[in-house]
This record gives sequence, C-alpha cells and structure tokens, in this order.
Amino acid sequence: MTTQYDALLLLSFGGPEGPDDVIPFLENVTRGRGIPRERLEAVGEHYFLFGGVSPINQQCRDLKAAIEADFKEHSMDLPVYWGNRNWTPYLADTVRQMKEDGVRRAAAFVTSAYSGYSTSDQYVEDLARARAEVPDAPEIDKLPVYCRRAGFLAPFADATRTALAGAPQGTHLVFTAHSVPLAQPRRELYVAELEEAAATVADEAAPGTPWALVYQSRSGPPSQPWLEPDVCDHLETLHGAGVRSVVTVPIGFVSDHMEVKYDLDVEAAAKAGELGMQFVRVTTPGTDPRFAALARELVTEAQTSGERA
Ligand SMILES: CC1=C(CCC(=O)O)c2cc3nc(cc4[nH]c(cc5[nH]c(cc1n2)c(C)c5CCC(=O)O)c(CCC(=O)O)c4C)C(CCC(=O)O)=C3C
Ligand SMILES: [Fe+2]
Repeated sequence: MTTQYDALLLLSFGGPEGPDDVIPFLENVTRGRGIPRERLEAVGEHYFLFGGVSPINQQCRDLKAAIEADFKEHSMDLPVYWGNRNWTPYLADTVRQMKEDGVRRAAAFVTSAYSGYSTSDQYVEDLARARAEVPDAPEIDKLPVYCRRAGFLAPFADATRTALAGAPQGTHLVFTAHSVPLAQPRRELYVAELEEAAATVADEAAPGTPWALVYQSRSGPPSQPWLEPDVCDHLETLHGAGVRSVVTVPIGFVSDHMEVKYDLDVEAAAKAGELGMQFVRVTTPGTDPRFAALARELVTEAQTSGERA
C-alpha cells in the first residue's frame, strides 16, 4: 500500500509568549487533570522568571524552517504547517487553514519521540478532536515514534561525548525524562523506550561510563505515584556515593523548552550547586540538521510502506 501526502504538519505542545498568556496557557494544559492549584502557581512562577515567554514556540518556528530547508534541498515539495495542543497556533486553526489550502492528506511529525499517553496517544486524540471541528478536514496520520532513529539519537550522542570530554574522571551520566503517573496508559512502553534510548546514547558517547535514567517535572497531587526517582533526589544519592560531577542528558525531550531551562538548568543545577557537584546539561536535538532530516525520512518511509503510528 502506498500513501501520498500533500503536507507535513509539525504538531507540538505550545507555550506562552508573554506574561498575560501564562495563566490561560496553564489552564489549557491542566483542564480536567486534577493538578493542585499550588503546583500551577509554582509553575507559573517558572514562566514569569523568563518574562512569561516559553522558548518552545520559537523552537517550533526554527524547526519548521529547518524542515522546510531540508525539504527544499531534497526536492521534497510539501508545504509544512505548524499547530499546537495548548497555545496558538492552535491545532484546529491550523487544520482549518490546511483545509482552505486544499490539503487532502497530511503526515504529522510530533515534537515528542516516544510511545505512551502524554508522548503519543494524546497527540493522536488532539488530531481527532481538531479534525472534528473542521468540516471536510484533511486526513492526518501521525508519523511513527522515532526514539530509535539516528536523527534523534546521534545529536544527543555527539553532545554527550563533547560534554564528557570536558568533564573530570568519575563523572556520571544522568538521563532525564518527563515523569508521568504510574497509572498512565502505556507507561511501561514509554519507560522501556527511554531505557533503550539512554543505553544507546551512553554506549555511543562513552561506553563504560556509569549512567541512570531518572525523571523530572513531576506534577499531580502528592498522593498519586509518578515515575521516580526525581533528578534532584538522584543527585543526592550520587553525592552520597561520592560522585562529584554529572553530565545531564534530557533524553525525553526534543528541544530546550521550559522543562529543560527551568527544571534542569535552574532547579537541578541549583541542587548540584548546594551539593558541591559539577553539573553540565547537554543540548537536545533542536534544529540539528539530522533531526530536521528525520521528518523527511519518516514521511518518505510512510509513503512507501503505509506505516503509521
Ligand atoms: C511526558 C510529558 C512530556 C514530554 C512529551 C512532550 O514533549 O510532549 C511533556 C512535555 C511538556 N510539558 C510542558 C509543560 C507542562 N506540562 C504540564 C503537566 C504535565 N506534563 C505531563 C507529561 C509530559 N509533558 C503530565 C503527565 C502532566 C500532568 C498533567 C497532564 O496529565 O497533562 C504542565 C502543567 C503544570 C505542571 O504541573 O507542571 C505544564 C506547564 C511542556 C511545555 C514547556 C514549555 O512551555 O516550554 C512540554 C514540552
Ligand atoms: Fe508536561
């Protein structure tokens, strides 16, 4: 079976772009999800610390431009659209625009590499909901998860190798991903894919270097169990074991958005500082040309195999 796509949709999370956006954005993210008010207020402060601007939207604009440049270079003649779950440009508005432009069948490249509810299934639900709002909406297939692909892993491996080259003997690698509730559907697969990705990057960057996969950015009520250990607790454990230097690899993310810039660069870095540990955080794939090219590879493969997520 072959599928012909006539557009690529970059599908992302969305983030506020000014102080007045912060609270409405957080309300969009947490609607009906039982996140305690105190947690919302605390996370609001993370955004206000950065002027109410999340880096994620500009990162999406930059990735879209990188994908367009890659398409052009490889004579791939597909328009690229961008829509978000939680902030403008809202997905439904993008789908409406695609429909008006005559798009019939699009492939969606999601800014998350893994299987699981938050990382994959929720984006599929977003697509269905947005399409339901638009009469005669184009078909939109989510492209397969890409956590095993070189276009995603090689930029991490290179950045990790470089960071380790400047770090002292005895440095540990700390891979981080967004925590999710233990009860979340498909949590086991999410964890298994993260473990595999971390092992691959550790092995490519520095075989034999001690590493662990830990979690960050937990929310939800304290009574609800989420994936652990938290990165800050892990730093304490390492410190107790005599480790004095870590290189942190945010393997669960594709760009240096707020969960990276605050939860790692501010919070975890401060924790390491208190403990007297050296803390280096490596960059995510972002607009690495190999990552931009991955969108084209996945579209091309989907067109020839008909494989979908
Ligand atoms: C697995 C996962 C990813 C990785 C996959 C992916 O990248 O999509 C991710 C990414 C992101 N999460 C982000 C922001 C937030 N996530 C929240 C809340 C939650 N995240 C969850 C999971 C994940 N989240 C979950 C289970 C919740 C609880 C509520 C719910 O069940 O949905 C909240 C509410 C406040 C709080 O409690 O933290 C905020 C503000 C941003 C934007 C950053 C920016 O602005 O730059 C990004 C990229
Ligand atoms: Fe999140």
